[in-house]
Amino acid sequence: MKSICLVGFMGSGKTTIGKELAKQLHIDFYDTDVEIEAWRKMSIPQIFEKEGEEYFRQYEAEILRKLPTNYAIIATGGGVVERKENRNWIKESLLGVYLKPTFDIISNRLTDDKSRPLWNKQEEEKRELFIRRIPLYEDCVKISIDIKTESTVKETVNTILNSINDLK
Ligand SMILES: Nc1ncnc2c1ncn2[C@@H]1O[C@H](COP(=O)(O)OP(=O)(O)OP(=O)(O)O)[C@@H](O)[C@H]1O
Ligand SMILES: O=C(O)C1=C[C@@H](O)[C@@H](O)[C@H](O)C1
Ligand SMILES: [Mg+2]
Repeated sequence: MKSICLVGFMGSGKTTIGKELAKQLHIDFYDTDVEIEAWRKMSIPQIFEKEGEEYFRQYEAEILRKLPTNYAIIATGGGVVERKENRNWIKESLLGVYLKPTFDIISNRLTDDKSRPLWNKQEEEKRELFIRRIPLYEDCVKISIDIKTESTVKETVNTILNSINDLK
């Protein structure tokens, strides 16, 4: 089984859903954001502030390649798709799954969140980023899951598992 790689905008639920998926499938869970923070011994806001986004993107690309390509769940950072090399890696070596809530669902989830530097921006800029990234996420996945306001974690996990079964 290829590792399942969850992609989607900040707050789409990759970390939350990924942990639950891994629990149900009894396989390991990895989160690129967590791996980067442990490796660099800095929080993401510190990396953005001290070193800048380009360095963060380099760490992200390196980490992604080191994670297991089989029998694992990988939650990525929302911007992993910014690099074409990462999109190609997800397409070729992993099973990409896109979690796709609307911008308004995300806004409701991430009110006052300070742990995501790119969410700490004006509304217009965040909406633009959300729209610009849609085709990038779509480019690297086999499965897209529409997330509704009322979608529970359990329901979303089941939808993902059913969609994977349908691929076979
Ligand atoms: N039904 C739901 N499914 C997933 N997450 C939810 C749901 N309802 C609320 N949340 C909340 O949304 C917030 C963002 O979720 P999470 O951190 O999993 O997103 P993410 O996609 O990993 O974001 P990032 O790209 O920044 O790492 C969390 O506080 C989580 O508890
Ligand atoms: O959408 C993004 O570019 C980001 C999302 C987060 O998961 C982190 O990877 C970081 O805050 C950048
Ligand atoms: Mg996350």
